[in-house]
Amino acid sequence: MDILIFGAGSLGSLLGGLLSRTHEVTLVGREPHVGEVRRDGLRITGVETVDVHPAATTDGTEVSADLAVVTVKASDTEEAARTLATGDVDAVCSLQNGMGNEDVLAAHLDGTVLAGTATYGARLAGPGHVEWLGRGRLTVGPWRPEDDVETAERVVAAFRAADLDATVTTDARGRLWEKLAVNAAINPVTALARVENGALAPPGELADLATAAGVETAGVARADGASLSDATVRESIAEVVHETERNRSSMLQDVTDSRRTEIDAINGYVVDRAEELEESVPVNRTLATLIRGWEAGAGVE
Ligand SMILES: NC(=O)C1=CN([C@@H]2O[C@H](COP(=O)(O)OP(=O)(O)OC[C@H]3O[C@@H](n4cnc5c(N)ncnc54)[C@H](OP(=O)(O)O)[C@@H]3O)[C@@H](O)[C@H]2O)C=CC1
Ligand SMILES: CC(C)(CO)C(=O)C(=O)O
Repeated sequence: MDILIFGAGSLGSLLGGLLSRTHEVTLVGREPHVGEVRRDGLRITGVETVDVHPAATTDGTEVSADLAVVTVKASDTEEAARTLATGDVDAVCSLQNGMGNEDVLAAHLDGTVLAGTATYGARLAGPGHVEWLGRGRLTVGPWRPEDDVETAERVVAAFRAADLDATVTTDARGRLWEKLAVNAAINPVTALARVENGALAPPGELADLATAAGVETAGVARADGASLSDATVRESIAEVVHETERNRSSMLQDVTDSRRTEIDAINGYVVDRAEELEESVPVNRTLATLIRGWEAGAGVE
């Protein structure tokens, strides 16, 4: 399969690098990472050490591919969609966190839109070098009624051929809500407390706070029509905390590096949707306010 990874930072470089063992992969990213990958290849260290040589470019315009995997931060999705629309991709699959990305992609692109979730852990350690922090799992499913499940099946088969742990879902919206609950729980709490995911293992006050945010999110998901129980969310949070105990969450990485976070697409989305559905989400509101307060104080764009 011809695969374009749009947003070759931490997650995109890891997955693109692993996929390039089996498929034709082009990374779309920034300098100096792209130049280093072109010169000396991409080095993955951590869970496994892998040296690969995918194609890499900073220019994502007018490209064609069987599949574009979108791994930019949520605030960059609109620009990614506009750029991809100048080319010719048969299908696009977001593996981003947060809600709203698939609708932005669908608004700009003609091909099949797939919604994905990823619990792989990755950190761009330097140009040409990504650290693989946690093995994780991918789920992929059609987003709208007109997006076919066969395309999701082909994509998952391609991921599996490259030894990635991937499954097809026919309930992509439900999986996104479940992942949103996990991120609403883990990301702001680890970012505010400056701790690795493992610090949220129960028992403990951080675990209780994170679980409260996740359970609130499950309530909003149900009001939105998703079938997501509190018990499922509690289990998912505990499982992800355990499986990624040495991870620094993506929001903690953003705060540490003084970058804008994805709070608007995660807890901010929960608060907005809760307002529309007349649900009460005080924990998500407080976490969103604190992270936004940090963003404003730190002057991040
Ligand atoms: N890292 C992780 O372990 C995990 C991340 N995720 C999710 O995956 C998504 C990506 O996260 P992560 O990999 O950490 O983020 P990164 O910021 O590391 O990677 C995104 C990369 O895309 C680049 N980019 C953005 N717009 C463009 C563009 N138009 N052209 C070329 N490059 C572009 C960014 O450059 P620049 O910064 O210069 O704009 C950055 O290098 C997020 O939604 C995150 O929540 C999900 C699970 C785990
Ligand atoms: C699964 C988790 C919490 C892994 O750290 C993640 O998605 C993130 O960091 O954004």
